[in-house]
Amino acid sequence: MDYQELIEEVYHEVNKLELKGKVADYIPELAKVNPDQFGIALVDLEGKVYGVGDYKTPFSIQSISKVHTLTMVFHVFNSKLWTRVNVEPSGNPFNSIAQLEFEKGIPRNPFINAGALVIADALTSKFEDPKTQIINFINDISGDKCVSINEEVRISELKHSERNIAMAYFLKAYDNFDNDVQEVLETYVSQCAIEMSCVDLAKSFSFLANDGYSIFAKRNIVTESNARRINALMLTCGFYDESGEFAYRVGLPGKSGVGGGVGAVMPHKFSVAVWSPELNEKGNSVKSIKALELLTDKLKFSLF
Ligand SMILES: NC(=O)CC[C@H](N)C(=O)O
Repeated sequence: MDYQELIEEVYHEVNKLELKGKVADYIPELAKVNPDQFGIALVDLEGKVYGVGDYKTPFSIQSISKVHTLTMVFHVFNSKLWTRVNVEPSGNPFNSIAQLEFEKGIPRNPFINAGALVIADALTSKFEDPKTQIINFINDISGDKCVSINEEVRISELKHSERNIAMAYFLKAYDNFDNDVQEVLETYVSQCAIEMSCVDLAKSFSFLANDGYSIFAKRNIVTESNARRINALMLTCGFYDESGEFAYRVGLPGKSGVGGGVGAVMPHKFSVAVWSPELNEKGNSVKSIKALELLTDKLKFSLF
């Protein structure tokens, strides 16, 4: 089946289901988005783009940026960072503090907030200006100057960061945080406030479908074996305490964000991004997950 036909069919079927959820409001600015928006973009390994709905509209990528920042420091992990962050599914909400105490300041994985804060800390140690480096990196792997920071979202989250600040101090208490908490938090919040469209997000995930090589940046972003590892982490941890269900229903490595986006890959075939702001109680987009479930159902293949 032609990819364009396929995603259009998925789009219309999901719309007919009239699925409902709730737009994230713990970051007040996110609550202002129009909840009815819905878009899908799929990018094949030649870079051909297929899109439907609001696929060109920029949205807040939030935690999807954790895949980009993890990639930026991944090479350090083999030697050092895996002593600071684990690679196990959390089975707990993305912002759980209890688990961090129980496990003595070593976050379960790099995609829950505690883990992503450790990654942001590592980026702060590595780069003089990590915020700019993150933007440059994502622009590079998308082949476009597509990244912007939504200042309202950034400031809104900064004002409501008590939980993440608490977590960062907690990590510090366990000697797992090297830099100034406020400085790292600013980097983390700014990566979460990045806005991109489904097209650009799918392009930025393309290297993960292509053994680590980005056709947009025209270079290897990570080694082939590290691309497989990042995909394994997305499959097991990308949807927090709903990762098992996502693997069961969709069967692709993917990452969600509370802006309602999901980026996913079918290795050696395509990368895909879906966006719809209404979330389920786990903080994952209701329509985006349904769309990906229908996509792999209709394709009759997934990772498995
Ligand atoms: N799951 C998410 O997308 C959470 C990201 C959000 N910026 C937070 O830290 O709470």
